[in-house]
Amino acid sequence: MAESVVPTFGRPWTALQPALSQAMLDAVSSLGFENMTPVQEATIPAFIQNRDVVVEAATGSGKTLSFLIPMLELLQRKRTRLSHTEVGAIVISPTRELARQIFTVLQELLKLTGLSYTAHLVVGGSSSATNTADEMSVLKELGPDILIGTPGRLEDVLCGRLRNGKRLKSGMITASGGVRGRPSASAAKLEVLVLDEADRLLDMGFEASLTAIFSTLPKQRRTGLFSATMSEALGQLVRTGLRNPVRVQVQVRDRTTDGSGGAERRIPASLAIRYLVCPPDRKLAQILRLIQTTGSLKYIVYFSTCAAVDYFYRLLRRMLCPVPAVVPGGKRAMREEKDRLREHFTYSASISVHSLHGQMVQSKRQATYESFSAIPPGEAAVLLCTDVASRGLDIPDVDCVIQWDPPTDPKSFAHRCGRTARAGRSGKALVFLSPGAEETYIDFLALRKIPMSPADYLWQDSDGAVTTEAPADAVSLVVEEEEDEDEDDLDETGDDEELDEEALKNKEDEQKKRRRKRRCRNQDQLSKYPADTRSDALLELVRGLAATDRDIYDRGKLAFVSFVQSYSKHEASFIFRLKELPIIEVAKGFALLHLPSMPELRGRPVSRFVPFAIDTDTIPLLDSKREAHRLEKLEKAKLAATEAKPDDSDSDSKGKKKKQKKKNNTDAWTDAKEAKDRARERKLKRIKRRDAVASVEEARLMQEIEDPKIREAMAKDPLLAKRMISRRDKSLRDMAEISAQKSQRSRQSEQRSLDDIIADAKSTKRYQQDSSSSSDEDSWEALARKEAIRKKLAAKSKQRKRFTFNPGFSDNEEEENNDST
Ligand SMILES: Nc1ncnc2c1ncn2[C@@H]1O[C@H](COP(=O)(O)OP(=O)(O)OP(=O)(O)O)[C@@H](O)[C@H]1O
Repeated sequence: MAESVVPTFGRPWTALQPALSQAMLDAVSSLGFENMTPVQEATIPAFIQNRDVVVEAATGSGKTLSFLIPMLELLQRKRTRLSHTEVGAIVISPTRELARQIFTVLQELLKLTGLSYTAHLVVGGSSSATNTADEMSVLKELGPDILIGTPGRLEDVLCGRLRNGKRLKSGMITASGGVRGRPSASAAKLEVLVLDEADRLLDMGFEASLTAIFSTLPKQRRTGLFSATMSEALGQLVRTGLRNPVRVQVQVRDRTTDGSGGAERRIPASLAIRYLVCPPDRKLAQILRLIQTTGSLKYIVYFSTCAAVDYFYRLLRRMLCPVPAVVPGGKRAMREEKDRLREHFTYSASISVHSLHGQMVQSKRQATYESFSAIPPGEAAVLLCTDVASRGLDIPDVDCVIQWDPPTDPKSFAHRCGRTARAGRSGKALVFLSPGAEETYIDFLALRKIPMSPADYLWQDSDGAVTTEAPADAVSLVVEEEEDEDEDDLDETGDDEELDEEALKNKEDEQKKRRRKRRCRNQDQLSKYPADTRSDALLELVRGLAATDRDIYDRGKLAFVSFVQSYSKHEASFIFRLKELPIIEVAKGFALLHLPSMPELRGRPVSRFVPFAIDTDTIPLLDSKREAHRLEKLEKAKLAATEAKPDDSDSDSKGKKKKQKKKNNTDAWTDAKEAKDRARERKLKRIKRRDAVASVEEARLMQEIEDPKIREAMAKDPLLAKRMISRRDKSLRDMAEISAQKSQRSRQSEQRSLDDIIADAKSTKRYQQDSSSSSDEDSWEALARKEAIRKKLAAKSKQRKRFTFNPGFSDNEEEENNDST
């Protein structure tokens, strides 16, 4: 159980210089806040005294009041009055939930101070254009003194992108970039601009909206940037138009037993983060065992994809809070299922399970957020979510944050953990890492001043009690060395196209050996872990559930595929390497019945995966109407397949020979094409690696310059300062050059792929026409063009399909993409 610790607060509010208005002092005292937090004590006076501020302080340290209080104070001191359509202050947040939360705190402050400013929440996700139009007419009627919102919708309001509640099409944008619609509010006399979670907002995803918003703001204004990971965005600050800003950085130090200050950390002192290195198929059992031992706590579990949230939400709801309606076979089946589960998880009280991600409709997102926030301490509840709930949310009484997998964006790690241990309260966080390359993540975070300690692996004895002692029957896994068939990662250095055949072969052999060794090392890592038969049995139980519920079965597959795809998108790609991911154990961890066919499984030890004995077509949907529809479709598809099958008697030996001949003809061509593709892929990898090295170098230089010791040295030694700055500038120039090269390369590769398509089409035609025929070049060209158009259309329709059937990667960009009604 998390204990409460006394937070280290600063001086009382009355000690602030310049002093706050009496109404504000009364308001904070009514909120029950006697003293300021360190970030409030440092930021409020500077902001009130008309300074721009860049504020970095740990999660849960009270940054919201650090900008809302000075914002209201500055508005009161404004000499000229705002007209009915003019905006005095704007707060921009990356997510709707965070904007709503800031809006709630602001409304509370306005109520307690008695100030009569009108504040509006300006976020996307309205259920219809009519609702959006209504919101806009309310805004115009009441006057927009303060706007709090997300970038997309704020752009709509300030740049006039809305007409009758609908976003204008890009065709209605003028050549100069302006829009033909009328802005609903004017920000020409804006007094204060705040970017909360500024580093996230300054990421590329929000660039277009922010640039459009900034273009409507006056240069003479106060700007405040706030985040727990602000230093990550220092390179982009210049875009925000800050003038000689005050930098507030609240340092946290490790607690030491003797009371002396320990090492610096970027997370709250009351937050204990642990990591557990274990095979990926043990995570589910570990989470259930943790809940079983820790008792009635409030947990948040983070996943990197929406599909994984959906899958585990359905699974855990069925396991932890079953109702007869969702268990096929009714009450009796439910009782039996519960009894089987009790062998793996014994917990007497009920546990509520919730889910939240960016692909949910806004009303459901809001309802989940409110109901999870309302759960009182002492009641067990689990919220499964993506990074959409990682930043800024102040959910009360969260005791423990679990990360099923580390976030794709390393910055999110501290934000995810920061949902617990807020405002001086203590909290715990746990992250799962796979054995091998992922263990480097521990050092990677330590460098970013996020210390972690190892967690105990939890076992279960034969009675189901949780212990940290491995049972006597736990034996080491013996993992066979797999034969490496993977051919597509051969190159590490140099340009293979320039090597002769023999040298290339030798190089390939050597690289194969190296890769096999690396993979064996990973298998060795896995084999260190003694078998956990009870965890395996739990996964079998889950597979049993999937075999009786098509919804769970389908979502499991989707979750696995989206996990694998998101894994290759990790920003820290030097740690999270797909080639080294124990992908078979990941598939087991998702309790799949069969392995899906996907290229990532090529050359992997698939024999270690035991398929579930079932014809998957027979797995029913629990909803009888949907099931009847599915069966009907299945029947039709089977019928169509039998009709399309050619009659065996038709295929005489002559035909077979012809087919074989044709195949032989195409083989050589296909091989050559594949070799070319592989060479291209290798080249791309090299380029990517070079880019990654350059960006790491840049980050390192920026960090060096930010290091207080180096800054001190630079202040003393102008020569050193000059050298450091010129090194950084050179690195920035390199980055710019690399990005120019990148765009040139992408143009070239586009051209190349069109050439390829033409070449493909020509070859296809050649084989179709029998190699001896002398067809003229012009008709090939025409055919090639047609083929190119056909392929492009096919790719587009595939993309469209992918869009409607989105497996759900991380939904960080959700405001950017979904803000329209
Ligand atoms: N002076 C204070 N005294 C006591 N509690 C405070 C004080 N100021 C803020 N709090 C409380 O601290 C909690 C965290 O505050 P807030 O949400 O502003 O943190 P934050 O720094 O913005 O966190 P994050 O980085 O996660 O967004 C809130 O519940 C808030 O009510």
